Amino acid sequence: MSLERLRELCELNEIDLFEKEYKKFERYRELLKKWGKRINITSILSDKEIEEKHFFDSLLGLKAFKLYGFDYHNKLLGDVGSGGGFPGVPLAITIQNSTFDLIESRHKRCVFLEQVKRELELPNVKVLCTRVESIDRNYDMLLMRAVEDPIEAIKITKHLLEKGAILCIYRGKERFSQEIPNYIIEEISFEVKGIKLRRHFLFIKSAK
Ligand SMILES: C[S@@+](CC[C@H](N)C(=O)[O-])C[C@H]1O[C@@H](n2cnc3c(N)ncnc32)[C@H](O)[C@@H]1O
Repeated sequence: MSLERLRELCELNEIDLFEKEYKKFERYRELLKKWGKRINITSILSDKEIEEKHFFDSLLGLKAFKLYGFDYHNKLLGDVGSGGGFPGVPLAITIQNSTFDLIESRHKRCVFLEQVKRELELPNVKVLCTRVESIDRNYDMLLMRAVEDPIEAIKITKHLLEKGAILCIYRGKERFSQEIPNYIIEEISFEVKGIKLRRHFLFIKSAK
């Protein structure tokens, strides 16, 4: 059976995927392995690592949204600095009734993302090849993964947060306990089964 690690982790953590969705992940992995190194999208290229550190990690957002109380159906989400498509593409594969803008400033990465959209047949995905600072849309939620500094993340998305978007930052292992004036920050943490990891997410809203 292919995608064994992804299947194992999803099962352990009660994330249900359909067989046709696993097929899309399989094609996505092939594309990442073919193009990832060439256009510097990811240094993680073993099957198991892609499944665990990119696919499954992105899908953990589903758990975080539920714990935060965000109903992710029929919404507009923006993946800011999408890179190779994380977390936007795995989420778009599984939440088909919501729309995902993959916002990425580097042209080569956008070409890759367009190919992923085409080959995985994802009509709910749009690639926006620009800097997030120049975007003016009413998002329900913005997603950011692999972010060094939440304060910097707020700085570049401020105009969208002021229009009502909630910013969800995939934090990894580290907690963030700082307060930021004019923003309401909620941290959601949970144990991940099968990895022995406690995962932190930040949900940030403008207080205005
Ligand atoms: C650290 S990578 C993260 C990639 C991906 N989200 C992940 O988790 O693997 C950050 C990405 O954001 C893009 N980026 C940086 N600043 C940006 C901006 N202001 N607007 C849009 N994209 C940006 C970079 O080109 C890069 O692909």
